[in-house]
Amino acid sequence: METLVLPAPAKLNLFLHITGRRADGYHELQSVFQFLDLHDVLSFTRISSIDIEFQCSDAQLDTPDNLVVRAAQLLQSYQRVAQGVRIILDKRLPYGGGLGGGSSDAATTLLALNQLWELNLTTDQLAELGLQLGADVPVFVRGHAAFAEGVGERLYPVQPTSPWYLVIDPRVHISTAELFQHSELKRDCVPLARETWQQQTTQNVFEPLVRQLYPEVAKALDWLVEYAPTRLTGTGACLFGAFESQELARAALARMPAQWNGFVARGLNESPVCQQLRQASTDNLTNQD
Ligand SMILES: C[C@](O)(CO)[C@H](O)COP(=O)(O)OP(=O)(O)OC[C@H]1O[C@@H](n2ccc(N)nc2=O)[C@H](O)[C@@H]1O
Ligand SMILES: Nc1ncnc2c1ncn2[C@@H]1O[C@H](COP(=O)(O)OP(=O)(O)OP(=O)(O)O)[C@@H](O)[C@H]1O
Repeated sequence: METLVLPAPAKLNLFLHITGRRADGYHELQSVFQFLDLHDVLSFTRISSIDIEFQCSDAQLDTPDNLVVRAAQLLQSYQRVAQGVRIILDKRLPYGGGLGGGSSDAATTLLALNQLWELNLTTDQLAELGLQLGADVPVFVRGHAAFAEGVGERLYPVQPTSPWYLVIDPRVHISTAELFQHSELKRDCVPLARETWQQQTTQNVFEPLVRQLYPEVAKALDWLVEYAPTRLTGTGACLFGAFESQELARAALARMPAQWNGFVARGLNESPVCQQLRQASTDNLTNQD
């Protein structure tokens, strides 16, 4: 029985600016995405029926509307695929906190099924399909750290430094939709040139609002900034500090107040899922020789 086992990494928004608003109410963003070496794990097994069977280690996400199931259904109907799959999601990433885990699971599903079902769709086609599932899906499909524009669909590969991060999940739920609608949200950032942006002169425009509305997140930001340059990722509530070494990040984690959840992870400019798929196809070619 053929089974593919693949990771789905988390992402950070190294900064997040809003440069305008589209007619449909969606916001034009500028951001830089970088991956983390922390990931969910998905396994994909071909089955004899055309069903999409799904199982998740987290009972709350073990539902038919999981992004993984929606990604598989989308691909199945787009290509009129007469094959099925059993997918098992080992959920390790905190969700709903700006780490993009759901989008990453969806992207890994598109990439995996393209291979398992032998569909031969291009990366551009998969990224376009992924955008229907969420704004953050295309960057995970493409697999390079990227400067993003539009709602996150115009992506340009970049090579930011890869520090060690201490990521804190303050265990607070934040509504992305509510923040995007807030009257005090800064929506007039001057567009940055992607060739010359510098982390120091950027911000996450949601941070002042999140500080005001969610005091626990403000507390975590104030705590972490004593150790390292600190930012919110996405619309929060997760935040990250950039450290020069794993040891320094771990030392800060050891002092972190117990009410928060924290982890240390390395920034990655290549997604491990794309690396693994490339490796698998090279192995296949070698085996055919
Ligand atoms: C903030 C980011 O995480 C940055 O990476 C993403 O842009 C958010 O993307 P996402 O989680 O897929 O967000 P969605 O679930 O699509 O959006 C939730 C809601 O936020 C608002 N929204 C979202 C993205 C965007 N560029 N403009 C918006 O105005 C919309 O009202 C939308 O209904
Ligand atoms: N496979 C999945 N993993 C996580 N969440 C999922 C998944 N499928 C559906 N969801 C739903 O999507 C919501 C957002 O999850 P996700 O982890 O993608 O958001 P996030 O970390 O806030 O990322 P973003 O930066 O895209 O806002 C969850 O609260 C959950 O209800």
